[in-house]
Order: sequence, then structure tokens, then C-alpha cells
Amino acid sequence: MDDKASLQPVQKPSFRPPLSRTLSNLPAPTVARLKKTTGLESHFLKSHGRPPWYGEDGNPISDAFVIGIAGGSASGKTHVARQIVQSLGSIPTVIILSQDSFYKKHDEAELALAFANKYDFDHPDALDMQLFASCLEDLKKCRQTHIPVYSFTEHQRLPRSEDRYLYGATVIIAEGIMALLDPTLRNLYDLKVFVQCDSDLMLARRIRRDVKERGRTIDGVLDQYLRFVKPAYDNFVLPTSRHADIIVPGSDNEVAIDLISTHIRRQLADRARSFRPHMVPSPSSASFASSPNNALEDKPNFILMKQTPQLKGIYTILRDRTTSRQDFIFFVDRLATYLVEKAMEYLPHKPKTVTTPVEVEAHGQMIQPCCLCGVSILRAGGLLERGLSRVIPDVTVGSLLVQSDTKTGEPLLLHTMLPECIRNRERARDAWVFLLDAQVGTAASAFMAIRVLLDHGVQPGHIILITFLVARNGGIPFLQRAFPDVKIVTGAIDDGLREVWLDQTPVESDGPKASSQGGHKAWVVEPGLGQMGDRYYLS
Ligand SMILES: Nc1ncnc2c1ncn2[C@@H]1O[C@H](COP(=O)(O)OP(=O)(O)O)[C@@H](O)[C@H]1O
Ligand SMILES: Nc1ccn([C@@H]2O[C@H](COP(=O)(O)O)[C@@H](O)[C@H]2O)c(=O)n1
Repeated sequence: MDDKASLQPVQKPSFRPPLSRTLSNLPAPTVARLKKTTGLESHFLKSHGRPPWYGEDGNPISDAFVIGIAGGSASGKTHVARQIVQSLGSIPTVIILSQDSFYKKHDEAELALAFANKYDFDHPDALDMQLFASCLEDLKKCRQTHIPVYSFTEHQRLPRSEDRYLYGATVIIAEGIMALLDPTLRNLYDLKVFVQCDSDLMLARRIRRDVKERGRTIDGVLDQYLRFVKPAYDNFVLPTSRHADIIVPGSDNEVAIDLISTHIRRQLADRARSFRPHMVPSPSSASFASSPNNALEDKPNFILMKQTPQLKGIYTILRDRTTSRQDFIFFVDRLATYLVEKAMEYLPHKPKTVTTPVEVEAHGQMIQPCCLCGVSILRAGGLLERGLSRVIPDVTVGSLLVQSDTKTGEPLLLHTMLPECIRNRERARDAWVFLLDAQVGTAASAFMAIRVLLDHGVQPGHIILITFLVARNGGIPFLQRAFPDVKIVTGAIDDGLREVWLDQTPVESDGPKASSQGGHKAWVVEPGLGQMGDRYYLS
């Protein structure tokens, strides 16, 4: 999601509801309107996709890079954070996490004080530091998190149903007046920044911003400033500047921002790993010799469908390049249904007794109630979805978009849209996931998708990868070595996996072709089923 739109200044609210009303009892349309007027400063920004954040053993190699930015109110913390994002350019994924989202919930008495500008929002106790630290730690450790949304116009946190789901940052910028106060927070930062700004400038900026964006009056802002903001700045905020690695001026700070971005870029480059060559080692390499590629069928948790003439017949039709699109779709859907039925055998079942129409008891089985969902690896994983919904009509299906970096060949995570039950960590633990991938060659995409599911708290033994086809000499053994409990259900194993150049400009000589010619490398399973997504979706 490119969230640049949400970087626009928030609008001045057009109304102020009675003091006694709290957001939790406001009607939904009002809450929706308020959402537009919140200081939604926690932005999720994406650019070029996220490269692998894990090693060959499947475990995350490095945490996200976390920057803590503190400074007085209106010193320019948010501005600095956004400037850093801008100057980083094509970095993978950045989240700006604002401490403002973590103001505590208030009761009626506190709300009355807040609307009279008599509530101290500048005392450390006004913030839920523990929740801030735990959300930040989740993100740093590559786990999903849910952050509250706060309304400055209401002085209140929006209902929990409005919490924002965040996942998958490579860089996190945490900013807030008390961002450097708490030692637990400080320990999470890789770089600590303090924005130092002249008090007059901060007050002038605050008056302008709070009147324009936070529904305040000039008198109210001044009252609150003299009573709470200034003393808290002197007592709590300014002293934390001693923890900072860099002091950034509150204006004319381009040079400092440039230095910070250069530092981040260097850190990210140091952490970058090339992963793909390990997935499909060349036949002469030591790792190829040590991988028992040829015995896929004997591997635990590798489930190959019984090779009946009927199944082979379907594959023959699908492999045939003369098969019409209509037939291709029909047989893909049929095969997908078989594969999903096979995968269903591995779900937990429990005994169930029913009474038949002739009043006799029959003892059978039923699937144990659990959250079962599908996740397709786009685009071709979508070909298995119709089969899945034929077998489980009300199943929820999410998706992951993984594509190869055309320069490095490494997989990049471009988009994550997971079903609700796995977005939530507690529910994810009990969930079962059918992961749908059309064919598994290098297994780089499936590897990344499994890592995403594990990051969300899904148990490896609850993941069943369903695929039409795997390559015998591809990345399956590496996938299984990293994730031995993940089951793989397929209907065919093909012997060939060949690296090819796609989209290249024709060259005259027979020499090696370079990416500068405009093409990029891809792996093709052979004999294979062709470009399945194209054959299914394009006429
Ligand atoms: N370097 C700067 N130059 C010009 N205006 C700035 C600069 N930094 C911040 N501002 C302005 O000051 C106001 C407060 O800045 P903001 O970044 O929201 O402060 P904070 O996050 O510290 O409360 C905003 O209107 C912003 O546009
Ligand atoms: N309901 C609230 C909550 C907080 N504030 C003020 O916000 C300031 C911190 O936010 P910045 O974006 O300026 O860093 C802080 O000084 C609080 O006084 C508020 O006015 N109302």
C-alpha cells in the first residue's frame, strides 16, 4: 500500500460533540468521520518490495532497523521522519509509528478536564509506554501488530475495532515527545535522534497546527502550553536528548537528514543477503551433492497424489499446448478440487454420530472446529482458489504477492492481504492454512510465504502447501529442511528446472545475455504446465 495520500495534512474537524460522549458509544458513521480527523501519523509506506529477511534455515536473520525520534511538541519530529522516508528513495518498506497513537483511554472525568485544557497530556503517565514498546518490539521482530488509533479532537482512543494492522517493515521510525524516555524503548532503537528546536518556534508551530488540525482555540493552546507543555518539556523531554546519537535541528535540517538516510542505507546494505542461489544450487556445487533431491517422494510430509490413469489424464490435457482455454480452466478447477480434497485428509477430525432419515444412528467423522483459511501466492496460486471454495464453500482466502527482483532474482514481498484469523496472533495459533502456489520450482516464493505465516504465529504443522506441480531438482528439499512440519500436497513431480531469460531484446550473437539487454531471469519447470496464470486468465 502506498500511503502517500495519508501524508496530507489532516482536516480541521467541523464539529465538537458534547463532552460526555466517548468514542465507544458514538455511532459508526461518526467514528468513520472522526477517523478522517485523527492525528493518523502512523503510516505504512511501501516502495520496492521486501527482500528476504530470513536465512536458509527459515529463521529471520535480522530485525527491522528502528529509529527513535524524540523532541518537543511541534519541534518537527514527524516532519523529520517523513523527510527521512523521502530521502531514502527506493527502500523496501518503512513504517512511521507515532507515540501519539498510544495516549491512554480516558474516563468521563478525564475527558471533561481534557476539553477544558486542564488534563496533563505531557506527563509520561498519559502514554501507554508498555503497549508502545510491545507493538514496536513485534514490528522489530518481524511480527504483525495492531496499533490503536487516537483522535486529538476527541482526546480519545478510537474503539479497538479501529486498530490498525501493521506487518512487514524493514525500517521503523518511532517518534514522540517521550520516545527516548523509557529505557525499554531505548533498547529497541538502532539509532536515537533528538530534534532540537527553539521554544518560540515550537509554540508558534503548535498554535498554528492545533488550531488548524486538532480543533483547538488559540487561548486553549496557550493555557495548555503554559500549564503543562513547557514544564514537561523542561523536566521530561529535553533531558532525554542526552541519550540521542544525533541531534537534528528543528529547521533547516537537510544535512542531518541526509546523514541519517546514508547511515540507514548502509545498514540495510550490510544486512542484505543473497538467498536464491542456495535454493537451486548448480549441479556441480557441494550443496547440490548433499541434497537428496531425487527422493522427494520418500520425504516426510511430502504427499504425492496416487498416480492413477485418471490423474495422469488430467495432467496430459493440461500439459498439451493445444488444449483450449476453456478446457484448461475446466481441468485446472477439477485438479484443484482433487488436491484440496487430498489436503483435507490432514486436518484434525473428530468422531460424530448422526441420525439418518431412516432413524438409524451412523457413526462418522467431522472436521474439528478450527479456523481454516486459504492464502494464495499471486498470481497463479489463484488457480487453486475455485477448487478450494468447491470443497469449503465459505472459506476465506487471502493473498500474498511475491515477485522476483529483476536485477537480483531474489523474491520480493510486494503485498500482504491475509485473512482476519491470521492477522490476529492469538487466533493464528489455532488456525490451519492451505497455502496455494501453482507450481514450485526454486520454492523461493513458497519459502517467503511460509515465513510470512510463521511471523503471524501460524504453527508450521498447520500449514499445508498445495501445488499442481513441483520440480524434482528445485528448492523443495531446502523448503523441507527449513520447515520440516509444513506439509506439501501435489499431483506431479517434473524432472526439469531451467533458468531462462524473459522479456529480453533479441541479440545477434550467441553469447551470454545480460540484464542490461532488458530481460530478466526466471526458472521454468519442465515439461511443466506452461505459464499457468496466462493460460487460465488470459484469452
Ligand atoms: N523543518 C521544517 N521547516 C518548516 N516547517 C516545519 C519543519 N518542521 C516542522 N515544520 C512544521 O511544523 C509543524 C509541526 O511539525 P511536526 O513535524 O508535526 O512536529 P512534531 O511531530 O514534532 O509535533 C508542522 O506544521 C510542520 O509542517
Ligand atoms: N488529547 C491530546 C493528546 C495530546 N496532546 C498534545 O500533543 C502533544 C504531543 O504531540 P506532538 O505531535 O506535538 O508531538 C503533547 O504535547 C500534548 O500536549 C493534546 O494536545 N491533546
